[in-house]
Amino acid sequence: MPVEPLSQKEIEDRLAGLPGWSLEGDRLTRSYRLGSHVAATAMVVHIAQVQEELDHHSDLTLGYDTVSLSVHTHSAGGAVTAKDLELARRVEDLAPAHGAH
Ligand SMILES: C[C@H](O)[C@H](O)[C@H]1CNC2=NC(N)=NC(=O)C2=N1
Repeated sequence: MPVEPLSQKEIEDRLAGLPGWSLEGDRLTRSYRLGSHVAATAMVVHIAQVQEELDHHSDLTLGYDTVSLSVHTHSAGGAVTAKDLELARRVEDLAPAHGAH
């Protein structure tokens, strides 16, 4: 099923329920801080599992104690779609278990 690009207004409305996430150019982004490098690495693995489940993948960056995501939808020409917001929601939901903020 094709995924349609969302309008700027739709994206902004939906981002109201995702504090910490923002629209940077044509991508949804968020960075998290964690308690250690191992904790950050575990969160990356958890996100990777969710991304495989959703068949939707961010550019996922591991730092010393940070995890950063940047996502848009390749198959929608690089626009932001509901798939990106679904991934953001799923990552928000798993973040507390990793002590990410
Ligand atoms: C074949 C596979 O379903 C596609 O390549 C998926 C995989 N992950 C993806 N991730 C993202 N961000 N955008 C896509 O269009 C996309 N497509």
